[in-house]
Amino acid sequence: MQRFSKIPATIVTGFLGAGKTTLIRHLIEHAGGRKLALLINEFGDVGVDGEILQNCGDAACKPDRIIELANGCICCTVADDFLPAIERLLTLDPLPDHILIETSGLALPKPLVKAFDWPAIRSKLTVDGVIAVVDAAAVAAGRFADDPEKLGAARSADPSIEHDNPLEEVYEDQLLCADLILLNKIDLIDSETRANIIAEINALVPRAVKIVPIEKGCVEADLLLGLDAKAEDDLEARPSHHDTEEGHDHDDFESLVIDIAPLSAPEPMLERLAALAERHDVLRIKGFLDIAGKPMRLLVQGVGARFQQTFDRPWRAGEERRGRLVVIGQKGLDGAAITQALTQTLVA
Ligand SMILES: Nc1nc2c(ncn2[C@@H]2O[C@H](COP(=O)(O)OP(=O)(O)OP(=O)(O)O)[C@@H](O)[C@H]2O)c(=O)[nH]1
Repeated sequence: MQRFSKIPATIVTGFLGAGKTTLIRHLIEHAGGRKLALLINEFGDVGVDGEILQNCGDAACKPDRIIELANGCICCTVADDFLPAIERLLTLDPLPDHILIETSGLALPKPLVKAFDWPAIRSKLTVDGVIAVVDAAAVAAGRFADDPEKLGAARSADPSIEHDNPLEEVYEDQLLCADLILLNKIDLIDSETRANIIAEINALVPRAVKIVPIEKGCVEADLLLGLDAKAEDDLEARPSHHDTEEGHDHDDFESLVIDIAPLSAPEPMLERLAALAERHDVLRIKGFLDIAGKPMRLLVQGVGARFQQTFDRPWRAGEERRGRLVVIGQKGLDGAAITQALTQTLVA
């Protein structure tokens, strides 16, 4: 089918575990008749987000309209991964009314917005808006703030250093590129903290950007879609810590995937995961566990030391019952110790 207007695309950014997938799931379930297509990018290669979204089984976004780019950050592989994926979505029949792009939690959104200025994309698509999802609890816990002691030490070695905290840079880049900011997980903070975070974000972001406090991604599709920001025409208004760099790599972060043997019960493993996340300052753990005797697989989600689990769907006939977790942390993560702790003694 030929289409004369550009297809709008919304980029959903936000740090690891902020609630991007939760938001998109809610959006798919309340799409208001829109035919959506989805591009999902994850840092670890277990492909949890794609699985969750493919299983929400909603007519607004059937599995064949979802493309998953796991194990990397699309901001770094725009030409190799992002463009071909977008081109595939443009062959769908019927064409999508709106494309949603969930970036990995470590991705910088600006390189992606820039890609929409490339002639091959520009003629067919426009960035309707960049939406940044913020984990209010993580901000309140100081997750993205510079450590003044470490910064002082680094600055005395190199006075040109502005930050010692790569998390802060990623977090701020995501906010600085946004057309709309969703302050998610407000159930985990009080109203005073909420007001403080909103004031901090307003002080950081130079242009007027709406900040909407939400819980569990619940927000109306009409508020998110149709912003008509044309962000690709407006790159100068979106400063980035990485504006002067050629590329951006993710050497500051590491991930590992650990196979977990079947468990007789989930609780001891969940306790162990929370303790490990605390001890090793893990940013994100997610994946699936095989609980012996249970027909359903257990979806495990950890953000910092906060864990949630749910039996999300039955293991399929012919599907290997395989427990696997992806663990993401900053550079220097002790993968050997974490792997050993998770593969020891807990087998059924
Ligand atoms: N308490 C609380 N938990 C939430 C909220 N929104 C999401 N979560 C939980 O936070 C965890 C991470 O949510 P996701 O939606 O997977 O986050 P994400 O940003 O997609 O994560 P990555 O793709 O790994 O970066 C899950 O356990 C969610 O259930 C919220 O408003 N409140």
